[in-house]
Amino acid sequence: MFLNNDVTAKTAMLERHIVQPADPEHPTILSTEDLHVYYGKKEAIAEGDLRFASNQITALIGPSGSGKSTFLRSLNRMNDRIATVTGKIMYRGIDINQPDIDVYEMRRRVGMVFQRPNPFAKSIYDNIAFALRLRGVTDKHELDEIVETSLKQAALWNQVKDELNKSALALSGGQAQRLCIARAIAVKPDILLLDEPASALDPVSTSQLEDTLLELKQQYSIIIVTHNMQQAGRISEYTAFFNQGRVLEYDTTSHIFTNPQVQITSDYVSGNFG
Ligand SMILES: Nc1ncnc2c1ncn2[C@@H]1O[C@H](COP(=O)(O)OP(=O)(O)OP(=O)(O)O)[C@@H](O)[C@H]1O
Repeated sequence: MFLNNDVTAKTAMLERHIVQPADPEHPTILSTEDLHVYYGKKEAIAEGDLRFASNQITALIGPSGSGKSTFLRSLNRMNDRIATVTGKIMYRGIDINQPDIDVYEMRRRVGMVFQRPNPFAKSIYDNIAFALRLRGVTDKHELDEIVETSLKQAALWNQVKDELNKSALALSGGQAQRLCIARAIAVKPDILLLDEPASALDPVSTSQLEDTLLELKQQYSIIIVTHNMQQAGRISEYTAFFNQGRVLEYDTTSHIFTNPQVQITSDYVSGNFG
């Protein structure tokens, strides 16, 4: 069983400990309920109950070690082998934290881009075509089309269209990260999880990446971990502030930045933390 396409379906059941957002124009596409993550006996995430809005960008912020990456990686079961994750992760009405979920298919829908660009040692074209071929797409015309569309969506097409056979390892950091985004979107996900995707990039590449994400949210729901407060402010509609494995505050980004309810959030976003 996997999955229905009604974004609003069954979200009504998630009444307990609901944290932002509740925006009828951007219904919840993903939510966590009573989520706990343990590394051995150590609890890294406690009671992470969040809703994520469709076609919006949600930033996860907080000090180092507060659990942002652990939380993010749990959302598409990247922690399965290294941690114990309990609680529900509801995606379009299905708890994807259940053992019988097809994790491979789920990760197609809930894609991830990592901190360091990690293109395969293959051509630019094959970086994208690889996963498609694995999924049975073998028609050259169809592959060409998806490669082009994905690179266009990731704002990389114009720079690489004449050198698709060149090794992806020759790309700059910013280009390589956008190739990783193209690779993630080629398999038509719903949700993109990004773990500090700009931390290895220079300001120009960072700005281009941010523009790309703002374009992509028309089609995808985006959750991004960032240490860069200006970046969270520039691109996200919602921000969740993590501290010591808990979500202390979750609200619209403008609210978190201009009128935080918790002192520690205020200290963090104004750079006075610690
Ligand atoms: N693989 C692991 N094994 C054991 N403990 C881990 C592992 N990964 C993370 N932790 C611990 O879990 C806690 C949360 O770490 P996590 O990386 O999720 O925080 P973070 O907020 O993303 O930090 P940063 O901003 O530095 O990336 C930390 O105490 C960290 O040491």
